Amino acid sequence: MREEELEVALKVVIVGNGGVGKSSMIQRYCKGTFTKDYKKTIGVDFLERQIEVDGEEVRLMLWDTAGQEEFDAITKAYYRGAQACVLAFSTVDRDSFEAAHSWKLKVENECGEIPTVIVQNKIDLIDQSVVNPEEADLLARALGCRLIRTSVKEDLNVVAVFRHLASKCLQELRDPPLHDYDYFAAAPATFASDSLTISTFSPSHSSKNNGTIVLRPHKQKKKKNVLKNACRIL
Ligand SMILES: Nc1nc2c(ncn2[C@@H]2O[C@H](COP(=O)(O)OP(=O)(O)OP(=O)(O)O)[C@@H](O)[C@H]2O)c(=O)[nH]1
Repeated sequence: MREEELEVALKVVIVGNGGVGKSSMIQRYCKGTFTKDYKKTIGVDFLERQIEVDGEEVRLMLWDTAGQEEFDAITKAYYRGAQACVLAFSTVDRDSFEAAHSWKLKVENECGEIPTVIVQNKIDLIDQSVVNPEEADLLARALGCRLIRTSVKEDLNVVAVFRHLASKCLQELRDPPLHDYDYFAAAPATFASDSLTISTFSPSHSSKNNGTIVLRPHKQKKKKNVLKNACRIL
């Protein structure tokens, strides 16, 4: 089989408190739509989108999980096999910000350390913000993740979230990371560079910056077996 016939498929879970905009983000990214109505997710939902990253076709399977605690038992079963994670909180919901650590742990318990982006959503409501920019930066640093500020409503930086994760996963597939212990000991600079913040206010990461994403009709291709133990639950 030729290299160009291979396709990478990545399972991505979206976690965070209820109402922070997880479903909206996936709908925006996969369907290009946004609705003001709030319909809480029951259990899990699933959408996918195919993109091109670093010359590679990548199929992102996006698992939208319920943020309400009552669904915890159901949703965590769906974390298994995920290769990347979006951890979202809302600019106008302090509890959602404070819950970020525990969401990170819940995912880690099922998946181990996987590439994760912290998303501060609803940045369009910045004038009503209950989270200081410095606090958000500190959180990202503490969790060792990149922070991306988004507005799903205004379609700001949503593309950057998934592009960053896909790129990070591809990089890890090509060049698997060292064990955590070695990672800290050998390459602290690498770790620090991943904690960079992509801000809505940065002109180089605006929503106009999505020209390189290519949507393609589904083709029958043999998938690279990069899913490890992903999607067995399907
Ligand atoms: N102003 C603003 N509202 C947003 C944004 N993103 C989502 N919303 C709104 O926030 C509400 C909750 O969005 P959802 O996407 O349903 O939230 P969720 O995190 O999936 O919630 P659960 O399903 O309960 O986990 C909806 O009314 C959305 O329209 C945003 O960027 N800005």
